Amino acid sequence: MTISNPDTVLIIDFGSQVTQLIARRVREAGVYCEIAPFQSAEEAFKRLTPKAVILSGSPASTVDIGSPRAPQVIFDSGLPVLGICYGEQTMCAQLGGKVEGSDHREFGRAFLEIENDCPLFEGVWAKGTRHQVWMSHGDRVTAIPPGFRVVGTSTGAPFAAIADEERKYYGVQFHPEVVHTPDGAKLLSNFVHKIAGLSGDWTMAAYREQAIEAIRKQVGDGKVICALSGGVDSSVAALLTHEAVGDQLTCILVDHGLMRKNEASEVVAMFREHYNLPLILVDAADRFIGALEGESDPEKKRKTIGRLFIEVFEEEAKKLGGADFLVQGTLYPDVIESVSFTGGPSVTIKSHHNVGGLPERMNMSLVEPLRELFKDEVRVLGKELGLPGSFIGRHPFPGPGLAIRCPGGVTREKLEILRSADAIYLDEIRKAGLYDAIWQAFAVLLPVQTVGVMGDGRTYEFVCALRAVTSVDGMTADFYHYDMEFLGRAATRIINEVKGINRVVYDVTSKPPGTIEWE
Ligand SMILES: Nc1ncnc2c1ncn2[C@@H]1O[C@H](COP(=O)(O)OP(=O)(O)OP(=O)(O)O)[C@@H](O)[C@H]1O
Ligand SMILES: O=c1[nH]c(=O)c2[nH+]cn([C@@H]3O[C@H](COP(=O)(O)O)[C@@H](O)[C@H]3O)c2[nH]1
Ligand SMILES: NC(=O)CC[C@H](N)C(=O)O
Ligand SMILES: [Mg+2]
Repeated sequence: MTISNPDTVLIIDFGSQVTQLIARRVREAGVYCEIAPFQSAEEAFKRLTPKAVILSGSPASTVDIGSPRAPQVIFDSGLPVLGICYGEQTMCAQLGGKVEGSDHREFGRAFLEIENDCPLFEGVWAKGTRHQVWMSHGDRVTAIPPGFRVVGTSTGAPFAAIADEERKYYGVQFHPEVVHTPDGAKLLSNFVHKIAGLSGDWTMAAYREQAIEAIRKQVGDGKVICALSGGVDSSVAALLTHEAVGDQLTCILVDHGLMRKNEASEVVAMFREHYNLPLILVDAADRFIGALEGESDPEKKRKTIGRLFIEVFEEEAKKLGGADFLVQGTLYPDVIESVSFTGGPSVTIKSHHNVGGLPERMNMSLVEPLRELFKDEVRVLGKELGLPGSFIGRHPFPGPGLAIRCPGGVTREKLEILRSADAIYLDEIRKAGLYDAIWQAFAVLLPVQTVGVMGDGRTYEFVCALRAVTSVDGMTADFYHYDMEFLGRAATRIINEVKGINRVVYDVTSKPPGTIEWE
């Protein structure tokens, strides 16, 4: 699906962990952008006809044979180009400069000396001043290509910022996209507005219109089903599609037996109350749990769930007389964590069921109108569409559901124990008025039994781990700092009320190094 936009910035991804933040900053500056992996950058360039290009960082080294490059068409196009870190390095390597490995590596906080005024710094940094930036590199540029001049230096990088104002090419060794470069967002804004001359009038309202247009174009008069979980992503995807193609759309909610307590019926009730959309509830619990029993490898569990989801969607489509398209609420973080770019080891962390977990062959084409967005952006779009607050504010819930919160094998009995503990935990969170302060909270049932004493008798039961995180976009997260009173209260209730759990622990791992879910 392509969102056509007159003022688009193309971000070429070489596998940096923070590429998505470049996209955020550009959109925050009111300019639409899309990220394309370097392997398909040329195709994306032709498809999007962008007005400016940004080259991301990378774990690769330009010094290595076979390391990725920006397609030549970018430099032939005459468009403004900003290279960030590896992006600067490859730009220099490609245009006649030189990059070398260095023993003065810079990771984290560094200081940039402004050697010359330049449009990138306009209104932000003046010549002769010094500013904090964030670096993460080992290689460095040792000679700049003809036409460039140096505009900023740091201890480890003599060419920490370079500019060829004639051709509108800029390169920075530091990362303007991260918050640890406090003025970084302003530099990116200068690039898209002052240098590339883009208007900055892009908003979520515009996105809504463009997405609806793009769905209409993709779907034509085909029949569409939407995988609806009741989460904010799929709800927004369903509403957009409904606005686009009306009654060509049927929504399907799969109760895979891995939902939270009463969730399936609540979602159906909530949707029927607010919307006049055909919604089918499929009971597939036996099928999912049957296939998962005895499987304890997290990736295999995820792939099994992905496969079954599609099988169910295909069967339901058949019952409806066939469907050509499947709408999913896939977001950018689902994509980035599931995809591994060869050449730039942006590695597979986990296969999100709706991306890496999908079977190779599927009868329907995917419609994923939110594939470029982050959760907080989807919430803004949801508001734009008039989605009730009760949907917008819901904590995310992963498609594979409780299965990935039961590390090891899944059984009906374990799921039941976990479901009860999770419901109590969330109830306590709501009662304490903490639901909206927390980004996501849930219980995990560990495959470990411990000894306890209850009512003077010995118990030997499971351990329940509680998780709660704060986050903006799910890409990074910190554990939520509860007061101990709260944790004690929740733990006591869980142990007293749920048979099968005799111990509760709290997970204090941030992301990274952990992930939010346990599998
Ligand atoms: N039980 C389900 N039935 C039908 N589709 C589902 C189900 N669970 C997940 N999906 C599909 O998988 C997609 C990804 O799930 P994910 O949990 O990331 O998003 P969500 O449920 O829409 O939102 P949230 O992240 O807020 O829970 C959903 O957008 C939806 O299309
Ligand atoms: O729909 C989904 N399908 C999946 O397979 C999946 N795995 C993780 N998540 C959710 O994504 C966010 C980040 O999770 P992690 O830090 O565990 O990767 C968190 O909000 C997770 O709940 C998933 N959502
Ligand atoms: N963050 C980056 O883009 C790093 C580029 C390259 N890998 C280096 O170490 O210099
Ligand atoms: Mg969900």
